[in-house]
Amino acid sequence: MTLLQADALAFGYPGRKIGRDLSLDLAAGEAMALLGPNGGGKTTLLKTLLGLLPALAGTILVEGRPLADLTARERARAMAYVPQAGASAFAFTARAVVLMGRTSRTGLLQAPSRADHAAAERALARMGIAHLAERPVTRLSGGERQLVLVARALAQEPRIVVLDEPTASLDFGNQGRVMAEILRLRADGLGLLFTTHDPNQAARYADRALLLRGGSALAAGPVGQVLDAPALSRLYGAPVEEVRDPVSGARAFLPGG
Ligand SMILES: Nc1ncnc2c1ncn2[C@@H]1O[C@H](COP(=O)(O)OP(=O)(O)OP(=O)(O)O)[C@@H](O)[C@H]1O
Repeated sequence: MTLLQADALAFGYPGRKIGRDLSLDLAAGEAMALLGPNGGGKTTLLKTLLGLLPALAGTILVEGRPLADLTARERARAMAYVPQAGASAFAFTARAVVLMGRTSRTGLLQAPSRADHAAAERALARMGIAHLAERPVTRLSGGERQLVLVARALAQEPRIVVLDEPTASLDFGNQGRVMAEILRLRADGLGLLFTTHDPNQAARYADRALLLRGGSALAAGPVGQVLDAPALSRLYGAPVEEVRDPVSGARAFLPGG
């Protein structure tokens, strides 16, 4: 089942078109990686797909319905967003931030139910941050804040999760924890769309990749077909080397070369 579909999409900011003629679709139980150079338009595209920025042209369907027809609450039930973890201005506790993931189900002025609290606790535990629950997010490290944002998305219980560089500030162990969670959500039938600067992460955890440069798709398709050294060199405008383990056949990409 197609969860998210964009056709002939143009996206950008008032007076500044960043991308054009972009089409993509995301199925239930599928993970798609969005790769591209800095400033290539990845975040702008994600925000447009989420309805946070208006599309400049084209159509976006969420579970077959035009995005523009969905209420804010319907959007929030369908799609969760894990933005890049910046500094937080408000000293909410980690638990309170994760509970905010439930507002599309409870309503802003309603007290969270027992089920909402249980969902928040489950999400904190899944990300291994139950011990941080009472800490203000202003006093967490960038990586810890990132885990809180992933937990907030899990608590939301959406059908689609959109993640902007979900592992950018995470240590090696937590990178594995977040990516394992992504695989679990995919196995649960959710659709996952994430940006990454690491082609190895895309190759390992995504089914399909979209290579975005200058707002246009250079290539899109199954990771085994789309990700190779020539395509990545073209994408980044820099040499990329592909190495292969002679025994296992596993491949890895290295910058430079
Ligand atoms: N609010 C804004 N108004 C106008 N232009 C913007 C705005 N935000 C970003 N841009 C521009 O849009 C272009 C695409 O930016 P975007 O953040 O989507 O790229 P990205 O691929 O996510 O980059 P990175 O990998 O560095 O995070 C850039 O040229 C950027 O300067």
